[in-house]
Amino acid sequence: MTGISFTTATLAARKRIALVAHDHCKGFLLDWAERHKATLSQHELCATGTTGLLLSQRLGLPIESMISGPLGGDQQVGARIAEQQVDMLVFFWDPFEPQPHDPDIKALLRVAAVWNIPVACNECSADYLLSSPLMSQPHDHRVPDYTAYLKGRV
Ligand SMILES: O=C(CO)COP(=O)(O)O
Repeated sequence: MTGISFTTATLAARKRIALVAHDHCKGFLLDWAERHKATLSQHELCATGTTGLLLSQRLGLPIESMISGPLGGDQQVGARIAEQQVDMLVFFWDPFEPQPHDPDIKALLRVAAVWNIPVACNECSADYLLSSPLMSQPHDHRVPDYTAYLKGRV
């Protein structure tokens, strides 16, 4: 990690959670979200286009929907993460199917690692994540120090 220094930021008690699922995994995400509806309702939710529409129909909770994933939605979620506007990613990506927007998916997962946000890529991890006591309290985490990064660039 040459050239990158880090600082601390705080994830608020009310998390901004992005929810994303590939087509064959949407059923799993919808069932998971319904099981965790009470917890999810305490947080701010956003999703890629189709996932968001299906989730809002199933849960009846407010969900901000981006564009559909293959049309740029993954990139929109990634941009929110880079802007520190999304605190957590639940992304049930399909390990059995190639996706036309694979570079976007990789970019989304990369930026989530860069900004050190909690990520769950399957149902079991998502269960663990939502049952964490950190879900309902502020949590300090390590993030890139962008000010120091820029200073080092000029
Ligand atoms: O393709 C996706 C994530 O890579 C999800 O997009 P949709 O929610 O629009 O299906």
